[in-house]
Amino acid sequence: MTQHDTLFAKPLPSISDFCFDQQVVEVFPDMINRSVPGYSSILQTLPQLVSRYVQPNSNLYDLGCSLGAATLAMRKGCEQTSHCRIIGVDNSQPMIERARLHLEGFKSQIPAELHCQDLAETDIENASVVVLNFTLQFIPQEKRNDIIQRIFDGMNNGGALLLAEKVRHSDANMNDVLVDLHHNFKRANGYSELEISQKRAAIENVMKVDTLEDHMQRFQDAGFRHSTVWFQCFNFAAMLAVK
Ligand SMILES: C[S@@+](CC[C@H](N)C(=O)[O-])C[C@H]1O[C@@H](n2cnc3c(N)ncnc32)[C@H](O)[C@@H]1O
Ligand SMILES: O=C(O)C(=O)C[C@]1(C(=O)O)C=C[C@@H](O)C=C1
Repeated sequence: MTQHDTLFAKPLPSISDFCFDQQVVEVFPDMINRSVPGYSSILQTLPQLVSRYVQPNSNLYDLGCSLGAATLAMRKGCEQTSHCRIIGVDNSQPMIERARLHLEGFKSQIPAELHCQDLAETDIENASVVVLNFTLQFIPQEKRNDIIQRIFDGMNNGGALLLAEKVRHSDANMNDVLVDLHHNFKRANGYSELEISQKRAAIENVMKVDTLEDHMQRFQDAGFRHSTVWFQCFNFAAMLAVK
């Protein structure tokens, strides 16, 4: 059973930068479901998109896999494809340890390996599908172009990158509307004003968000032939780029 997220419920004497430590692992499924509008819709749709782009004898990567929710959804999407392998990567040791226990609970013919590693150092090769589900936003902005380029270089022609992110609207006025809608979503899910403001302070230095235009430009610069936003709820968007 996942615990209820109360990490920011009491006034904290000082707010440290948010990180994916043991405390976060314990509440993670509850935290992400109550914080990210559309998270469950994105996971529900992943198998369809994966089955459309997966290639036989190829690798599928889940970069920043946390507890493996997207890994499991990807596995559903490649059940009919021969000789695929899923590689989940996360640089948080407590996340990977819990993900291993979590994945052991699900039987499948598709091998899934988990590695505790910085995704910037992960070799991407023979990839048909690469998923970055709410992970690129935690990578320093100056490193993002190189990461997307390395993913593109390791992908097979016809392969797909599935990127979901919190985004910033380029029009500040419209951005305020989307941020307010997101905060109302958090309130409706039981987060207090204190929890919302302390969480915002904890993520502001470590989670810098790009605009959709930044993401689309980055895909184009890397060489992707096609790209689109396939889902958006407030300031959270899921994108698809095809090589
Ligand atoms: C919001 S969570 C991802 C959620 C997950 N993909 C899902 O769908 O449930 C972000 C994850 O990225 C991981 N992460 C952040 N920076 C990373 C890096 N440089 N290399 C690998 N993993 C990273 C964090 O440890 C965290 O588990
Ligand atoms: O933007 C926020 O308020 C969030 O809490 C977002 C967010 C995310 O997008 O990953 C940040 C950290 C947690 O992993 C869960 C949700």
